[in-house]
Amino acid sequence: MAGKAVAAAVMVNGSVAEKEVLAEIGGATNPMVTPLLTDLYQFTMAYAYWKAGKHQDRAVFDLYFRKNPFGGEYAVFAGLEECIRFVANFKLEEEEISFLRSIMPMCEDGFFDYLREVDCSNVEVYAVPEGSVVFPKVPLMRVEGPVSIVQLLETPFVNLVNYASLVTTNAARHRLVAGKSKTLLEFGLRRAQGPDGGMSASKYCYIGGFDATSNVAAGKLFGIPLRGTHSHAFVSSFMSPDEILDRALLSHDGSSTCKDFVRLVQSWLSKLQRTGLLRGVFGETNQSELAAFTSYALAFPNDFLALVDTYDVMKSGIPNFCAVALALNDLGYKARGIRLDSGDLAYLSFEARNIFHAIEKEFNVAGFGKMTVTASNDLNEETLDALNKQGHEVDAFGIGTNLVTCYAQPALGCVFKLVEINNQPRIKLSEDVTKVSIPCKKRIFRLYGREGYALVDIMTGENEPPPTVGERILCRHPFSESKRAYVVPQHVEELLKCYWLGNSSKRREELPSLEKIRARCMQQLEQMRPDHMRRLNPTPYKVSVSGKLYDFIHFLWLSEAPVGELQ
Ligand SMILES: Nc1ncnc2c1ncn2[C@@H]1O[C@H](COP(=O)(O)OP(=O)(O)OP(=O)(O)O)[C@@H](O)[C@H]1O
Ligand SMILES: O=P(O)(O)OC[C@H]1O[C@H](OP(=O)(O)OP(=O)(O)O)[C@H](O)[C@@H]1O
Ligand SMILES: O=C(O)c1cccnc1
Ligand SMILES: [Mg+2]
Repeated sequence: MAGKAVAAAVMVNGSVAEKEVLAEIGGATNPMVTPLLTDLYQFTMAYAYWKAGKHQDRAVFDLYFRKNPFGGEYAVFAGLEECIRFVANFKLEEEEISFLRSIMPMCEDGFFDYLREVDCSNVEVYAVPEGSVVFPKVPLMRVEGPVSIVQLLETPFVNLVNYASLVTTNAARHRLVAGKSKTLLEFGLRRAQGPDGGMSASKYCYIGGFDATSNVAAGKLFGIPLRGTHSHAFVSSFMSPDEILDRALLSHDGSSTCKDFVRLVQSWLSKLQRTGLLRGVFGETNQSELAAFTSYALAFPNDFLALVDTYDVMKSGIPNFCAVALALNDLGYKARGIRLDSGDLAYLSFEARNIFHAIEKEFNVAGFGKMTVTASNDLNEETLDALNKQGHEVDAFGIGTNLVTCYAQPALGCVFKLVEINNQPRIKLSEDVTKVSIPCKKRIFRLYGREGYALVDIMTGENEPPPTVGERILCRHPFSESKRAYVVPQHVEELLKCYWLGNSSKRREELPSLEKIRARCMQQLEQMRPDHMRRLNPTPYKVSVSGKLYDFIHFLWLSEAPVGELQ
């Protein structure tokens, strides 16, 4: 297989300087990702290319999206690693070829012999680093190689990038609204679009800035931190404290054993009901809930966290939680906190915090006021924003449905367009100017200004001199003649880097770890000017082409567009 044990000799000044062994590229994360995971027309076109003797023509395709998602002015690019795993292992199995033969009986045998030899050893993939902030029209990936093979990559590449980038962007947007100090937990597995949707959501939400997932398989496969609380079912499954048979709890330091933890909890509950500050606040609480919390604490004395809204947050959940937490405190344990899953999350978080502070003061329990408040229940960007505006005391948000299904926008709309064949630039015209493709094999640069923020992305022809620091360069809107600006960059970043070179010996980028991709995403979000990132009426980021490329696009446009005739 093309991708196995790629050992590349690095060429320095034309001579082989050292032998560098790049890490082996594993197979696709999802075994369903095979060369057949493509649209039928990719194979029928491959046959027609082959029949025309064009299949080896050298093609260049750009993968890009046309419009920013979620009403914003940016997206985050993700899915690259899976694309590279796919090309590195691209090979049709004999049984796949038999299947193709059965569905395409009109094709000559020679075509299937050709398919048997096909791999990506002659393909090159250039891409923006995964986790980068990206903008419409700018190629996220440039794929070069024999036209019939690169065409076969279209559907899987677009599939692997679309949802990955969309959900990473969604996660990044939630992170930006929540702020850096909050813990974000991805709770979406049950609501995700199938198992791949669930696994991908966990991976890409982590890249987009979530701290942890509840998805155990994602924790195992990707090493993402796992977090969780308990459900209402756990609380309502208990009927009374009498159900708890093993009531003993060893103290935190192991020096003593509390023989009846249930009684200790109950004595704390009565104390809370009688105590000055809290008198009148706490009355009778639900005893089955108390039993559930007590049992949970007996199972996890170091990690006690309770879902407090099964019966009544203020009248039952919070006092029951506090009684258990104070009993744990007597034995040297520190409870973690509560989860709120219904009601007015701002109000309830304030009320809970006030009670925790009051208890800290009343019983002199250091740290009780800082107990973690986790909130969940149909959260999304809007509710996080509303909570911020109202003020709240939530430390962690658990978010599922709206995050992983990308409820606010279900698809990103990436496309894969031919921009050059056999060194001849190609263009796709459309009545809709946003759908006209930008021809040529291009280089992409991000130009940074004096304040360190990115100012503009510029696409140039491959052989144009690159923009240089301190030198004025004209940046033109690709289609709007009057929109142009001179930019003097303080820093220039070339965006497209080589991630797959087939069997060429030139250097390619190592695939970064998940942690590095996540760090890249966080750092990129910080490098953007805040007005591009705000939720309401964000400023569009400028995407431009060089003067030379502008002229060429319009020359090709005119030469390809038929002239109409009026009668
Ligand atoms: N302070 C708040 N400001 C804005 N939205 C909030 C606030 N608190 C909660 N929400 C959101 O309001 C919605 C409330 O949902 P819903 O009307 O289903 O009530 P609920 O609290 O879930 O009721 P139930 O007790 O039936 O579960 C959720 O989407 C939640 O995220
Ligand atoms: O962002 P979300 O989609 O709300 O995901 C998280 C929710 O999932 C769980 O309950 P579930 O929704 O299964 O049941 P519930 O609504 O009755 O709590 C949990 O209690 C959260 O509320
Ligand atoms: O651990 C949790 O609290 C959790 C996990 C998944 C969905 N809702 C909540
Ligand atoms: Mg729910």
